[in-house]
Amino acid sequence: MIRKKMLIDEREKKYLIDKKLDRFGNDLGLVDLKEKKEGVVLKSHKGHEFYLVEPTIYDIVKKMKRTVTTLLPKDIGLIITYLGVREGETVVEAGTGSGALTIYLANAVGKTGKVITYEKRPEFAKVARKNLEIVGLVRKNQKIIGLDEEDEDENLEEEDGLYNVIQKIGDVTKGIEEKDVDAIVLDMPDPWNVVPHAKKALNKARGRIATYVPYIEQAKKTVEALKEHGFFDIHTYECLVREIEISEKGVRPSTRMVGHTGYITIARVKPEDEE
Ligand SMILES: C[S@@+](CC[C@H](N)C(=O)[O-])C[C@H]1O[C@@H](n2cnc3c(N)ncnc32)[C@H](O)[C@@H]1O
Repeated sequence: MIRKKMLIDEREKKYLIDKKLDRFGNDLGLVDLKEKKEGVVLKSHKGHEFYLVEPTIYDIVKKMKRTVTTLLPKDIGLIITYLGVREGETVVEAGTGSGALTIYLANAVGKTGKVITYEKRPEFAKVARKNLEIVGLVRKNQKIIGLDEEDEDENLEEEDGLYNVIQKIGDVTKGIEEKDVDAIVLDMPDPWNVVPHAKKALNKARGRIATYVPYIEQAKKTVEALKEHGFFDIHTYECLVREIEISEKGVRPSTRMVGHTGYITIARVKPEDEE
C-alpha cells in the first residue's frame, strides 16, 4: 500500500526511497538494492550495514512535503481516539493542508469508510494529493472536486490501496455538502463559522465534531458556538508528550519537548426531538 521502501543506516538515519530504486549511496557507501525485498540487512561497498524495511505511515508523514504546519501525531492520536473514529465511518475534514491528519483519518475508517477533505487553497490540495498518493489513499492524478485543471490520465491501475479519500476545493465556512456524516474534524483558524453547517451535516444518532486551534481564545469561541448550536458533551484538551531517555547513566525525561501546539475540542451533536 505504501509506495516507498526505507533504508536505515548504522547511525539509524532513515531514507525513504522509491520502490523501483536499484542503487542507493551516502557517505557510508553504495548499496545494491536490485531485486532486494524489505526485511534484509544489506552491506555497502564500504562494509557498513543498512536495514531495508517497510516504512510506517509515521515515517512517511515525517518526511512528506509540507505546505503548512501539519498536526503532530500526539494531537492526531488524541483526536482519533477521543472522537472514536472507527472502520466504516464517513468523516469530513477541513482544511486538508499537507494531508497529515487526512492520512491517519483515512487509515482509521479503512476500506469501508471514507474521508471527504475540504481545502480552500488549490495549490495546497495538489501537494496533499501527492502525499496521499504515496500511501495509496488517492489514485495518481485523482480529480480534486472543484479544481479546474487539465484532464490528466487518472491512473486506474489496481495497485493495493485504500483509495478512500475524496478531495474538494471549497471554503467550508460556506457549507458542507455531505449529509449523514459520522464525524467532522476541523483544523483551520475559525471553526466556529463551520459549527452551524456541521450541525446540519452530522448524523443525529452518532455525529461528533473535533476542532483544533492554537489559541485559547479560538477554543473559547468554538465552545461558545458549539453550545449555541446545541452540541453537548463538550470537552477541550491540550496534549503534552515527553520522551523518556533511557541510558546506562540513568533514566530521565528528554530535556527538549514541544511546549505547545494547540487546543482540541470534542463534542457530540444533539439528537432531534421526537416527532
Ligand atoms: C493548519 S492547516 C491544516 C493542516 C492539516 N491538518 C495537516 O495535518 O496537514 C489549515 C488549512 O486549512 C485551510 N483552510 C483555512 N480556512 C479554510 C476554509 N474556510 N475552508 C477550507 N480550508 C480552509 C488552509 O488553507 C490550510 O491549508
